[in-house]
Amino acid sequence: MAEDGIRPALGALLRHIRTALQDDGRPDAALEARLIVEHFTGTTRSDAVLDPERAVSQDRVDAALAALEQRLAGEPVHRIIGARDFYGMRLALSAGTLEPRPDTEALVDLVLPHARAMAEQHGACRILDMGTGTGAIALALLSQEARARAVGTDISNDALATAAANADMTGNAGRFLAVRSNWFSAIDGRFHIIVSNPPYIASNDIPSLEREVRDHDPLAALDGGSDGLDAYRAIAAGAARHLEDNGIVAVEIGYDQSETVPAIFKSEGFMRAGAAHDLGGVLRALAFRR
Ligand SMILES: C[S@@+](CC[C@H](N)C(=O)[O-])C[C@H]1O[C@@H](n2cnc3c(N)ncnc32)[C@H](O)[C@@H]1O
Repeated sequence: MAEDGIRPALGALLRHIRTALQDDGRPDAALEARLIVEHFTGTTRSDAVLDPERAVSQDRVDAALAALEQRLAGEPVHRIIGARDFYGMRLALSAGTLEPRPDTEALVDLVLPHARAMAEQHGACRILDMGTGTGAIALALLSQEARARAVGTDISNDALATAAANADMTGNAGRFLAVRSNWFSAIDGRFHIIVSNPPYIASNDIPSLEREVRDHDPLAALDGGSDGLDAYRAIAAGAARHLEDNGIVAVEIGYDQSETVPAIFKSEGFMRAGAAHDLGGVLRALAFRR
């Protein structure tokens, strides 16, 4: 028995953590318990199913229980384990990166057919991912289209270092370049695809965000200025100068931006070229071309 009475076996540890999270009213208790236990014991889901009696060393039990305490104190589970899955890849997080969200996979789904078509037509596809964070969008596209190459930009050096590490970890380092740039300030040349999930929360709305977002995702990843639209204006204003003929620019949008964002791109001479909804049925991603 461990000091606190938990049997040091995989199944017992998992049950203990799941029950504690359930008792605390966490709706995703089972999933979160699994993520914590797998991370801190170095096991997989099938280990827990097929070998629940597998012994777990005391230091690993202690690490998992410490993570449970952090979770009960309100820290998001992916911040605790320092990683989040996106488009089938496991990506490292750091203080300067947003946690990539499943909703953003809709933007990847929207852009991927264009990336494949460009690669088919030109033998290559150059992608610019603006505000790359963990590198999630660019790396997802690179993982799906072997002829694509991507530049990922960010204003945060910490995010760029994490994106570069993720490119390495996912086997895409040779096709991914991390560049510090304030939107287009350090960008030369033209791309077949410009893609971005920019900060799009209005500054005044930040204090009313859920605590787990407000206190753990970096402000630079959230704050879109007084009306939440500053980044779209910057991206729409510079995109034409950096797009190849027939190129597209595609962006994630907030739930209430389905009219304002197209109006910004229209004012810069773009027309709508595609849209995608997230898992909740909300219009989440828009593509434009000239
Ligand atoms: C909503 S996060 C998206 C991160 C990542 N692309 C994703 O989808 O998970 C927005 C990103 O834009 C970056 N950013 C904020 N202001 C910027 C600017 N002026 N120029 C470039 N990137 C910026 C933030 O640091 C952050 O990484």
